[in-house]
Amino acid sequence: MMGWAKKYGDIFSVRMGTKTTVILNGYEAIQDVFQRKGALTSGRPRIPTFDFLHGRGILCADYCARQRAQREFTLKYLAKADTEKQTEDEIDALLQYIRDTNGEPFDFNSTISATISNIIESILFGSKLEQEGPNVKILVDSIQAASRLSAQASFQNFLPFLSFLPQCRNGNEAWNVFSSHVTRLLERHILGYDARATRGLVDAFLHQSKRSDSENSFSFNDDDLIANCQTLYIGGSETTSTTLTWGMLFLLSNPDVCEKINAELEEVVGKTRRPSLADRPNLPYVNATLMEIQRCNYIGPLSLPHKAIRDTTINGYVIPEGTTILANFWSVFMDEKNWPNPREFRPSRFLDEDGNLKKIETFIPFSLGKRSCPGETVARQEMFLVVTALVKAFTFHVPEGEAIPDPDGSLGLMNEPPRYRVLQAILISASAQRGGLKPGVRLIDPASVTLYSCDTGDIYDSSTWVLVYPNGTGQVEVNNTISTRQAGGLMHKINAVQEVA
Ligand code: HEM
Repeated sequence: MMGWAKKYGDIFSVRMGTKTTVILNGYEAIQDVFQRKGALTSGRPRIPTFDFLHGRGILCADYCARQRAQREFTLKYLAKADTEKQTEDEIDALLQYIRDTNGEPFDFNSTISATISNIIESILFGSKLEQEGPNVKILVDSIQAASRLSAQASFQNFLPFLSFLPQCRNGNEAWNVFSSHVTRLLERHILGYDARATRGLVDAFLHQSKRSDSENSFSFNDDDLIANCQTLYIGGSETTSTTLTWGMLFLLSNPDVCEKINAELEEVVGKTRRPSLADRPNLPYVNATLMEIQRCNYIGPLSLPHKAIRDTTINGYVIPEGTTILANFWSVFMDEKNWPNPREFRPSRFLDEDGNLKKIETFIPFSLGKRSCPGETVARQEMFLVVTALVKAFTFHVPEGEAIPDPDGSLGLMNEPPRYRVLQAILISASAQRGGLKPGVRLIDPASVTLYSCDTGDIYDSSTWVLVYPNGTGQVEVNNTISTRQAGGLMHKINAVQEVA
């Protein structure tokens, strides 16, 4: 696609099967077509992967009054949502899960997917306690299976006449399973509906749809409710968790970035508490890193297709009504003009000489115009809270003998990162280390570190402790959070402290 853009320019069309698709390359073309001409280009063509939504819901519905009303309502609700509260318990559970791994490797992708799925459930249905039970796990598993299977059949979105192939059928069946789980969850939730309480976005939808006054122009029936629940669950889970999986990969490969994040967090947040959204404006380097994570291996290179609602003219060419329009976001984020050495992971590109965050117009990971992502605020808040909590609490490594994978994505439903495992560094006593915890053990010179508890700030006697990265054996004696700080400023956070008697 990038080669074609060089050859044919920023806007060209290709024939995919029986249909003509216009491809937009570079910020200017996307801004012009999606934002300036948005009233004519914000339709949504059929997306075969999401046929199970029957063209309903904010994402799949064509651009019309019904879609706009539901989108506006969702945007307003999400703008006021208390993301901090909704993510708090899930982040606690994530940190505890990682502590409990006690230095054993775990699959980062599926761990973070479960956390993010649970957060979107809290946003939709309210308190997590309401949803406790086997349904939660089934839902997470089913969306992952559906994404995986339909990724293998993502070609059907460009060549819909191939939808009869077995890969497409498997993907579609997996989405049907996901869809029936959401419907069941929703039905259960509705049984507990109380007009006086708003447990989450679903209740807000229900209140609004039951209003019968003359000002209520909100078009919303049960099918819309189901479709929007499914849409928001899909839109809000795999996007964010895939971005975070790329993020951890970049942080593993760039320990200097982790050091700078740690230094900034220590200065602004201190040692003992977890970063909160109120800290966000004071953490330019953290914000720059999160933006660079989104830019450097953007998850949706071709985003979602738009459709011309009426005949329109783009760059002097007449685009007939019904034409599919795809934006090549990869071309925006890999544009040498705006991002020198674009494949290099460099958060400082988002900072000015004084270390302040720069506003860069061409940074558009949530798209532009009338179909831009309504989950942007929530997604950015979630990513901030999860990344800062993880980096503050742990030092991650890949297991001994496993290489950090190259940041090469594979294109399915999204630009998928390679799978990898991580483990947290753990601390053992020098005597335990002498006592045989050896394969893969790496030492920090005890004299050069200061150990302190992230919880209490207490300083520990470093001469008796060493830092190890592997899956150590031995007895867990204390299980609180301890950090080590090297003389040079390097920080290591350790959760499991092991001692052999
Ligand atoms: C890192 C996370 C995310 C990224 C990068 C992202 C990106 C995008 C992009 C590029 C679009 C397509 C815009 C277009 O058609 O021009 C989109 C649409 C959408 N996103 Fe997100 N998104 C993220 C998270 C979320 C979250 C957390 C939610 C829900 C809470 C969400 C809900 C939606 C919905 C409903 C749409 C369809 C909007 C419409 O058709 O009007 N997204 N997103």
